[in-house]
Amino acid sequence: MVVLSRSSISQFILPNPYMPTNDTPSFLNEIPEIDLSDPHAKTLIVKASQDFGFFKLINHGISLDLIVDLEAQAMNFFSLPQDHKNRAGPPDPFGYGSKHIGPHGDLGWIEYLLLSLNPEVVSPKTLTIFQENPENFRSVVEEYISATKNLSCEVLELMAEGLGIEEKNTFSKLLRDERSDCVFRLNYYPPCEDIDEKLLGFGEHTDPQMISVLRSNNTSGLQICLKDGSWVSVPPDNTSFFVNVGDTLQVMTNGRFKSVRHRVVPDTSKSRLSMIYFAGTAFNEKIKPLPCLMTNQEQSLYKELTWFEFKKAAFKHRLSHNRISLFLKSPPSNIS
Ligand SMILES: C=C1C[C@]23C[C@@]1(O)CC[C@H]2[C@@]12CC[C@H](O)[C@@](C)(C(=O)O1)[C@H]2[C@@H]3C(=O)O
Ligand SMILES: O=C(O)CCC(=O)C(=O)O
Ligand SMILES: [Fe+2]
Repeated sequence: MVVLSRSSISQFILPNPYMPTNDTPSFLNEIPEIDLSDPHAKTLIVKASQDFGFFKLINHGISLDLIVDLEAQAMNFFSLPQDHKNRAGPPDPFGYGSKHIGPHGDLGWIEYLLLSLNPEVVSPKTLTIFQENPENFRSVVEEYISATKNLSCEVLELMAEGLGIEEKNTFSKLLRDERSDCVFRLNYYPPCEDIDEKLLGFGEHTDPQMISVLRSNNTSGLQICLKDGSWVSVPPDNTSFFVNVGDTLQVMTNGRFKSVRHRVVPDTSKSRLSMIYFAGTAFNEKIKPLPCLMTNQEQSLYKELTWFEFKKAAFKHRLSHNRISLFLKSPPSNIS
């Protein structure tokens, strides 16, 4: 199963200015927990999106059987012989990948499957995954994607309501658009015995889309960056979902919501498996602050770009790049 060799570890030694050298980030006990059956959920979601750009969802309504089924199918895929998995790679950017994240030299202690859910983006690598693996892998993935899409719409509607936007489908209709550019990702992080502070499973970044809905097994590793720049570990919970606010919503809310910087550190003894639904808009959607959210004197912090323009520019950069700076009307000069 473990294809990543420690002998090539020098490749994974990434400069990591945020990790304190002799101090492990503490677990964040106060992670906002949103109970979707709570009538106050919309207010709590807005607060969490402003304060952290991150929250946990409980009572989400997605069947645990479906989640467990997909986890088993995914583990089955990552357990296959390396040459079988390689037939669905290298990623174009979709398909099977290992170690290399994106095309700009970012490395991680990871294997993954990246699927495009945009009908206008056809990836032959993705077709290989489903042609060469049991038929029920495809059906379970499709069922899970449909469930997480509905959950994402519910969250986006609560966000709109909580922000006092009259049309509660303002964000969710962008995801319901049949041309919405969404992505689904399965990440497998093998255990890493010889861990050091510079070794990352997935380097720090923000997600470019509107929101990302993440579920993982019970292995820790996910960390988020707080407003003061400190990193905290997110206690794992395999029955809940976690939501990241992405760059697109930060722009649409004119900075009220924060797109959260996050990263994954490998575990010394356990593998981590995560499944993430990235909810994006259609390519031609104009990403700009919503006029209905702007108070009288409020200036737009961001220039207008279509999702296509933003994605194209964003994907020219490394993982850790401050992508939101691509939107800023006057970008700071010292951003990497
Ligand atoms: C280095 C990169 C990987 C990424 C494309 C990029 O050039 C910059 C954004 C990265 C990211 C982060 C969130 C998601 O995992 C992802 C699929 C996405 O939409 O943006 C990845 C991209 C990727 O792995 O191709
Ligand atoms: O695997 C995880 O828990 C998070 C990975 C991530 O941030 C991503 O795939 O964008
Ligand atoms: Fe991410």
